[in-house]
Amino acid sequence: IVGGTDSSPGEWPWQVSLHARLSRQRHLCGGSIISNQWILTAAHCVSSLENPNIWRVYAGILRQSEINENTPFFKVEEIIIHSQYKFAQIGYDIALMKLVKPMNFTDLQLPICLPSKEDTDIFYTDCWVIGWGYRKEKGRVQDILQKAPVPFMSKEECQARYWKRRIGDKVICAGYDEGGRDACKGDSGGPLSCRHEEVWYLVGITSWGEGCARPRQPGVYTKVAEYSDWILEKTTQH
Ligand SMILES: COC(=O)Nc1ccc(-c2nc(CNC(=O)CCc3cc(Cl)ccc3N3C=NNN3)[nH]c2Cl)cc1
Repeated sequence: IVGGTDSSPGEWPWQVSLHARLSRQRHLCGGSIISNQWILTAAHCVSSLENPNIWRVYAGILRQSEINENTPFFKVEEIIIHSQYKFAQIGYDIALMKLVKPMNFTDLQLPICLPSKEDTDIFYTDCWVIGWGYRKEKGRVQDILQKAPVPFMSKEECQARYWKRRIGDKVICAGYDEGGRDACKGDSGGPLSCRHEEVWYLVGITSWGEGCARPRQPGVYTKVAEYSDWILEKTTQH
C-alpha cells in the first residue's frame, strides 16, 4: 500500500495473507474470509499455482513477523479460478480457495459481507484498500498490515484515465487524480472494503493498475457484486 498507515489488531479481521511454499515460503497475495471455509482472492494470484498443497492461509495476523514455522495456518483443499480469466487487465480476476477444515471465528478472524447483486450501483463513500504490499513501486513486502482510504472513481473517468484499455462493467476504479495512495505489489487479491450504513462490504478485489499511486492512474478492482451468482454457485454444495 502506498500512502497508507498501520492497521490496528482486529481492524480488518477478514484479511488473510496467502503464502505459497515454492523453493521457499513467502507472502504472495492478500485474500478475504467470506465464510468459515471459503477465501476470496484474485485469479492472477493462483493461476499457474493451482496445486492447493503449496498454499498456506494465515488469518488473524497483523504482522508478517508473527509468521514462523510454529504459526498455525489453514490448509487449502480446492482452488477455483473463474473459467473466463486470462489476464488481470482483461477482467474476471477472481478466485476461491476452499479450506480443508472450517475455521472458528474469533475477534481476529471474521468474514466480511458480500455485496448483493442488486448493490451494483451503490456509490460507496468510505472505502479502504488494505495489504502487506510494497509502499512504493521498487519496494518490499511490509511487516504491519497497511490501510489507505481510496475514493471511488466513476467508470467514465476511469475509462478516460486508461484510454488504451477497455474498462468493463465488472471492475471498479478507485484512487486519487493526484496519486499518492494506492495498492501496490503484494496487495493484490486483498479486499477493497467499504463501510455502508455501519456494515463492511467486500466491494472489490485488488487487481491491477499502471504503476502504484501514480497521478491519474487509479487502482482497478474486480467488482464483487457482479460475481454474486458465481460465488454462490461455486460455494454451494451440489
Ligand atoms: C517476501 O515476499 C515478497 O516479496 N512477496 C511478494 C509478493 C507479491 C509480489 C507481487 N504481486 C504482484 C501482483 N500485483 C499486485 O500485487 C498489485 C497490482 C496493483 C493493483 C492496484 Cl489496485 C493498483 C496498482 C497495482 N500495481 C501496479 N504495479 N504494481 N502494483 N506483483 C508483484 Cl511483484 C511481490 C513480492
